[in-house]
Amino acid sequence: MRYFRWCLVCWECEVDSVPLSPSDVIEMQKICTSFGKHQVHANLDLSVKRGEIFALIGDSGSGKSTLLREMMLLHKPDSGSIRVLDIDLNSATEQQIKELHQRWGVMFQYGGLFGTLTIRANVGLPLREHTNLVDELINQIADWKIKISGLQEDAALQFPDQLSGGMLKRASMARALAMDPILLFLDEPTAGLDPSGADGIDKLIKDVQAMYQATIVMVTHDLDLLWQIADRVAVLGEGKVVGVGTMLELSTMTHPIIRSYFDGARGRSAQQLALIQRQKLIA
Ligand SMILES: Nc1ncnc2c1ncn2[C@@H]1O[C@H](COP(=O)(O)OP(=O)(O)OP(=O)(O)O)[C@@H](O)[C@H]1O
Repeated sequence: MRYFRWCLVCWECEVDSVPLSPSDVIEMQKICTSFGKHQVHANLDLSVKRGEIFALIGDSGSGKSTLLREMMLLHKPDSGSIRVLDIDLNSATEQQIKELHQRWGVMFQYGGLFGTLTIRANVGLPLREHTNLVDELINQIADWKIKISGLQEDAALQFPDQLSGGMLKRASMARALAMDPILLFLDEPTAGLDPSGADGIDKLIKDVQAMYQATIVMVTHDLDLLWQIADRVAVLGEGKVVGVGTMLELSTMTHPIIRSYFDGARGRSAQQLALIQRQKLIA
């Protein structure tokens, strides 16, 4: 199956034609990861379907960030196979790795922006690295990405240390969108934000998913975010995925690690809020 996209700058030129499997964008099989004697993943299997917002949750130290890093070629597991966008990461050629970096975008937990560059220059970096576009066009694209990420125009000329936490997340999203990704990795997108800032990021992720029809994989501890926007959630524990499904499906599962997300006070109030919001939508 081939997947065609159109350039979001001019809407005329075809920028990509990517072979994709009909459903799975990421497939991980029998992943084993250890740091010294400490085994983090023990024969872990996981798959992410095309177009879904997929979340990884689990206790601190359960290996969520490491798994995300493995999907992004930032860490190699000890064994197991990983396919991303139909490319086997174990045997990927340099050219395939380059193509993967052009097709995915990453929003790092702490923004990952260069402090000495303006937001516009930070957002333009992937375009400078992966395309031959002239500076003027790169700046125009960067300004457009900054705008659709919900920042004011003047943020383009500011430096990262001049932005609030929520604005930094948006700037990081703008950079992740620079190359019109079909796959987005988000590491703790709402961490450190107050409730209204977190709400804005929820909406931004949903809007981006709708606009780009992208597959989104995120690591989060934010229960409200999970209820609001995740299509499916995988719970990591004991080195494996102990449960996967919608939040509603997970809420009926009995594994103690899964229960800990629903039985505590925070879990119950996030679930109640989600149900109230759903009822309002139906009414
Ligand atoms: N580079 C490393 N060297 C040694 N140990 C590491 C390294 N990276 C991760 N670990 C260990 O692997 C385990 C899993 O780490 P990881 O960051 O993936 O967990 P996590 O589920 O994302 O945790 P958190 O929710 O606290 O961010 C932890 O025990 C961590 O200390």
